[in-house]
Amino acid sequence: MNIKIGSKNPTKINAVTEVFPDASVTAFNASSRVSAQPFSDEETMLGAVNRATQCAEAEDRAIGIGLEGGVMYVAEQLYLCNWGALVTPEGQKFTASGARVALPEELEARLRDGAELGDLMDRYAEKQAVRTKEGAIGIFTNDVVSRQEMFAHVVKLLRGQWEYWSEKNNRK
Ligand SMILES: O=P(O)(O)OP(=O)(O)OP(=O)(O)OC[C@H]1O[C@@H](n2cnc3c(O)ncnc32)[C@H](O)[C@@H]1O
Ligand SMILES: [Mg+2]
Repeated sequence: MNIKIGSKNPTKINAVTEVFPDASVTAFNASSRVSAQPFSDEETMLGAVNRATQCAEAEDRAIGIGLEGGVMYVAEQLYLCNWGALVTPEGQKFTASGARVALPEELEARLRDGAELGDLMDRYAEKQAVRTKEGAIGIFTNDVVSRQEMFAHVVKLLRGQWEYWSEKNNRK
């Protein structure tokens, strides 16, 4: 089975290989075609779908997967959110969202001014390349849940939905 993941971010690539250990996984720098910092569930999900669609269309018989991070409000509180999409070569689409954690007000103000969470996190946590390592979710959960683990859960939700659909339609 060939899978194309629409990002070169190692947390995303590793999440896919973890959940699809027998697949041949290649990484492709797909464009999310949304803002660098999505600001709603809708925009974040669209980024994941756009990446997955480009991957599914880029190569024959490859399953495309897109994973996207964003932020969104619940009432007055800004949260980190995550979305994933899996698109089959036939164009069947599955989506799922991942864990959310609240973001500090200090970061909210900077994000509203146009900064990207990935850039802010390095300064905030006094670390380097947080987005390719533990991620914001790792920082705010004291490393209890890493960005890879969070994305792996999203990929599991995608895999399960795809398998259920495939079995129902005898197309596996
Ligand atoms: O190369 P890509 O795949 O684009 O990887 P990315 O780290 O930029 O990830 P996203 O585009 O999916 O995330 C959108 C924005 O939110 C940031 N972000 C989202 N989740 C994050 C996390 O857990 N840790 C650090 N930054 C995160 C990210 O850096 C971007 O600014
Ligand atoms: Mg990005």
